[in-house]
Amino acid sequence: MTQGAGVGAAAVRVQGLWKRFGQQVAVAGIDLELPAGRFIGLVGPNGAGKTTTLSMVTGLLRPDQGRVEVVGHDVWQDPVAVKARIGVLPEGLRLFDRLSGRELLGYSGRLRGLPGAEVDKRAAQLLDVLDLTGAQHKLVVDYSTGMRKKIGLAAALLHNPEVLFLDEPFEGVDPVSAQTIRGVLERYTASGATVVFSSHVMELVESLCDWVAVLAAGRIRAQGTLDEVRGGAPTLQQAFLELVGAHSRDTGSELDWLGGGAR
Ligand SMILES: Nc1ncnc2c1ncn2[C@@H]1O[C@H](COP(=O)(O)OP(=O)(O)OP(=O)(O)O)[C@@H](O)[C@H]1O
Repeated sequence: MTQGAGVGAAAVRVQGLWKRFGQQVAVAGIDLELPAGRFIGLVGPNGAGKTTTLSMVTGLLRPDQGRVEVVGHDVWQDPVAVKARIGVLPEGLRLFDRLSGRELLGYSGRLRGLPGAEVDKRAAQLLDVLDLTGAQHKLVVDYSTGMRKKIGLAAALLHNPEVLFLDEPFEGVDPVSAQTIRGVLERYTASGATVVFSSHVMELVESLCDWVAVLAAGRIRAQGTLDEVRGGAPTLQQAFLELVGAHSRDTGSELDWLGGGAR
């Protein structure tokens, strides 16, 4: 793997990023510096702007304002260089689902310009590690949610990217598949690569990530190592609730009609 940024350098640098959809401000002037070689969690409540941010960082959605650099290349001025160095597992993953899993990997590898023999070798290994060998000739349209995530992950890893972006990679995935995905990602970051993933599940982020950015209402509320973001709080979940201001929310006194009693 040729690493464009060593550990300690920035894998992703975001300056003054904005995105509006009509009246709705989805991302309101974000500055971020994500270090290379880390397992990075982007966390935030529903509608915080995580998907919009990841889409702009990976060149899928043009920002209204701001700059994004990935391993030293400007995403919008030098998109080919960036796309060659990243892998993406987007939200609402769309795959060529009339292909079998094996064909999908073959196609992805050739699109990435890898020689056929190398694609075959890597595809067979990824299918094996992700426990998809038995389903490799089945059409992707017939895959379960977890199998789709795993084949999407295999396609995103096939060209050995420097930075891997994953939007909710564990959503709808059973614990066995989650453990498999986790093992692959840990091995990948141990070799110096960077993973950036979004999630709502704080326990997962706390157990996997060594660096965290907290997003709420389109703004960054905190970013840093897990310890820095956790601060004095006993868990990331507690720190998160404080940071997004959810601790003061009255949970349910208005729902006095809900549950037992008169119906
Ligand atoms: N294409 C769009 N058109 C209009 N509004 C949008 C669009 N995409 C996102 N938004 C709005 O932008 C805000 C941020 O959405 P986004 O999907 O980035 O949040 P998120 O943090 O990924 O949320 P979730 O965790 O629920 O997936 C939301 O208010 C959403 O309704």
